Amino acid sequence: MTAKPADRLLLGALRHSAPRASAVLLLTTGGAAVGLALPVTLGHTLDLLLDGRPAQTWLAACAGLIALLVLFGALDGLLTGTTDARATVWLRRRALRGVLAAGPTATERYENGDLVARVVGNAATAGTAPTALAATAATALTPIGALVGLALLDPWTAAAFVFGLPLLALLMRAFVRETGDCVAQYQRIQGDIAGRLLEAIGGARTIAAAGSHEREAARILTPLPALSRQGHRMWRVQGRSTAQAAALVPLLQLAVFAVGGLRLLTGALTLGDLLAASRYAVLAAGVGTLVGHLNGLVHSRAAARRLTALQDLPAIEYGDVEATEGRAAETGSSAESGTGPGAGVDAGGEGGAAACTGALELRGITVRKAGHTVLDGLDLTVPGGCTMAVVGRSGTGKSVLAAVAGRLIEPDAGEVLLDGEPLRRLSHYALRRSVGYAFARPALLGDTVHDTVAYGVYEPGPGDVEAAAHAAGAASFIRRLPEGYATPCADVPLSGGEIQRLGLARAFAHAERLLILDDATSSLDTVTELRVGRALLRDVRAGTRLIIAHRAATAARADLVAWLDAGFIRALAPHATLWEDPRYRALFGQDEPAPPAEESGQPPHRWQVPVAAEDGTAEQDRTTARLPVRRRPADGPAVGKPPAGGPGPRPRRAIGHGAATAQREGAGAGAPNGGPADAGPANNGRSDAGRSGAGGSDAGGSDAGRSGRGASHGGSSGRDFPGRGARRIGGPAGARPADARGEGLTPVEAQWPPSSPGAADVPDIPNVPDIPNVPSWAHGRRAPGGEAQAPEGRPASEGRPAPGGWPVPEGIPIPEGMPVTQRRRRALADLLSQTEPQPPAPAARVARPGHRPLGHGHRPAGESPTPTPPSAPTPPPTPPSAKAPEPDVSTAGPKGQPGSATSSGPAAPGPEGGAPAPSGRPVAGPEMTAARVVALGERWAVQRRGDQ
Ligand SMILES: Nc1ncnc2c1ncn2[C@@H]1O[C@H](COP(=O)(O)OP(=O)(O)OP(=O)(O)O)[C@@H](O)[C@H]1O
Repeated sequence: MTAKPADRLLLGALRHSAPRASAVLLLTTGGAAVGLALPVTLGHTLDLLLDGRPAQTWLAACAGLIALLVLFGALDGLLTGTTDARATVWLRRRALRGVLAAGPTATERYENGDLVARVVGNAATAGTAPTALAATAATALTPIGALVGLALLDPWTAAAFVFGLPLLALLMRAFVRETGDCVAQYQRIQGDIAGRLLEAIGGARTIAAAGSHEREAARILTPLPALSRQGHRMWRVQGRSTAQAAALVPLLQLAVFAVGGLRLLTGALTLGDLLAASRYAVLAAGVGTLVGHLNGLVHSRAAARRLTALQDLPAIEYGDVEATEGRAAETGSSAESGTGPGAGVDAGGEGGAAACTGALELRGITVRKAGHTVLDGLDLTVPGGCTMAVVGRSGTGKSVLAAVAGRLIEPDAGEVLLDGEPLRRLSHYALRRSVGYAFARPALLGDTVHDTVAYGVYEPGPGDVEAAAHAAGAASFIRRLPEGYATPCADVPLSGGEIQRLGLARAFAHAERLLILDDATSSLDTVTELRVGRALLRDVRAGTRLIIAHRAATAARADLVAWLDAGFIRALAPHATLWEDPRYRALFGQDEPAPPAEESGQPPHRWQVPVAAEDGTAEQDRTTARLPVRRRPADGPAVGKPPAGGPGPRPRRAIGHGAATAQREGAGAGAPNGGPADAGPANNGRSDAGRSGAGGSDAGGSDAGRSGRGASHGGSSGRDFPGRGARRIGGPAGARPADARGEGLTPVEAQWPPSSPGAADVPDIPNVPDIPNVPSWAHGRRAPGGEAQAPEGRPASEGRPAPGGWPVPEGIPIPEGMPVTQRRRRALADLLSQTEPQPPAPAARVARPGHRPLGHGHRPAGESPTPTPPSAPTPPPTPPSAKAPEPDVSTAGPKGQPGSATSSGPAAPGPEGGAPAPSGRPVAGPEMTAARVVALGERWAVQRRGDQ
């Protein structure tokens, strides 16, 4: 890097602190002038005293000059400190702005510690430049003034001094050149050490666990010898320069003294003049002081070079499209509360959602990192309101894709559009308000818990913050904090999962149109992850969700899964469809490992689900999109065609505000015209259409109804879809008439319950905030994903008391007369055997004898809502109904009958990549693993003993 940008930066700092720097210059110049005046005054006073003439005035003048010298020095010291500080702050701000504006690029290019060293240490060094410059100028005045003084006293003495000046100039030049180089090296190595140190501090636990602190200390200090070499080199250069100056300066002084002596003999100079001439000679050769100031300037320039590198980081530039303004005007609604500039804009409420659904489009995205192509011309369309999971092997570029999708980084090629608007055209405010991110390791950047959740381009109101925390599963632990939401983050050590939940809450509270979760639930326990996943789909207002998923359950809950491999979208389909591919299952630890596309010999599918408008145009909006349209490549899995109709809308559930839970009739959301429900993505099992790959025609199957989760033909009570009607975070309650009729719903919307079997098979675990993970199957059982219900028509809260008073789960055979303790053991043993992973169900299970698709009509009266095979286990447990879950009418059968939810489809993936669920049998995923069940059993036993 040339020195020019660094010099420009230093000049900027000088201009910023110009008044103070000028004062320093005046003081140092004044000090230099006093210093120059002192010798001649002293000489004249000496002559007067030697001649016996009155010298009081001159003596007083000498005293005054000396006092001034001291005063100027003191003021100079004081002003120099504050001026340096101001200049440092100015430089630091600019550097920091450059780093933060560049986003992740800064940390990709420089080590964290190096960045810190630059912003902290180098900025402080460069900040001394203005005063060093002023001091150098003033110091340079002294030799010049001394030379002028010499010339005025006697030209011959001045000539003797000038004779030795070229040598002095050469000495200075060599000093500056060599010092500059070794100072730059020294600062670079300091940054390297700081980087290693920061890395080690961040990894303190790993180091402790590995017992490698000695080795780590050695690693941090590896560059120390190099630093030492540069330090010694610096000292050598300075020492040599000083020594050379020390040899040269006395020679110059000697020359001046010799010529002055001769002039004294000839009577041209008095004794006082000779004293003054010798003093001027010393001042004129004041190399020592000048070297010191020059040294400071050299350090400042080297540091400024390192700072300009930060300023030159490519900053993300923003456009001027204020999307939210338009939406605010359009919606005319106002957020319930909020103080930020965006308060009053309802993102997820009425109207706005219709205008901006969060449709995301990635066109030809190419990203290269370190010479390696991570994403290669990737095309992906995420329809507005869709929840898309992105899965793929580690290192395939999921995080890079997530970063590009919300413009955290710029792609090397391609464009990202949100609701048809290129992201780069959105203003900074509009972009960051529209897109929310949650990460695996979020930073808690607020002072208090409330501030941390509210942290963003605008500040949501307390109600929204609490609602977001509730949705993120953080409300329960926040309540337990000493000061609740007002608790300073620094005062409470939070676990990884708690930090992650605050990060999720932050994203939930802000994202308006697009919510991107990059592995943001990885630290959550399975039950919390499940709750958050559900809240995410039901309660969070962001229109579209892009979720980097590693768990099969997460993928199963999404409307669509994008399978990323080797920089391409290898396949795009509902989880259920993809699950048929063993290579897809292998991503979740099932079957054989998935070979990368290039190794499998199979070209990656570069295809996407086209979102066709009803009129057949490529344009789509939330109300007309049909997702997904099946398109089966020659070698790829089929993608489900949307059903002609869909299951009924979901019941409303508002979060945090106690807003109404509305149960609506989904009359229009079932398969219209009385036709069979299509096996589109709404299919809760594997769609027949998916198996046939026939393009999802009605003939492809009617498994949608088989899912039994609100997909029954003819409509059922359902839940609403995020972004519509129901009151969510910051959004008003109320439903559009179209919603109430079940019309105008996209298939994506109508796909609640989630279209994938894995999601349906995840046991529904409602919020039990204060006693997390306590299931309620001691009190009643719950249909899979459905409302807790007690057997034999008893209220759910009643449970199934065992003879000994200890309630046992339904479905577990307990011989009569068995002692209570034995019953408990037996119950647990039975449950254990049921909750162990099951082998994948054979496809034949789909067509098992007696199977009756449920999508074609109502269940005959009296028929068991759950066609459980004789060996079928108990449905997964349900938390105590006292804490009770809201009725999950998505599982309601026709006319809202509870318990019609039964996966009669083929084997489906369980949560956590667990085994596919046999038909008609809910999967107990790892959240009900053997160990957990035992632990819970013990806990209940203890509780029970306490009760008794
Ligand atoms: N700043 C960077 N510099 C160099 N390479 C990078 C950078 N960021 C990402 N990569 C590379 O890009 C590839 C994709 O990284 P990415 O983090 O997106 O993977 P991922 O699919 O999210 O992985 P995981 O599931 O393990 O989180 C990796 O090979 C990674 O090494």
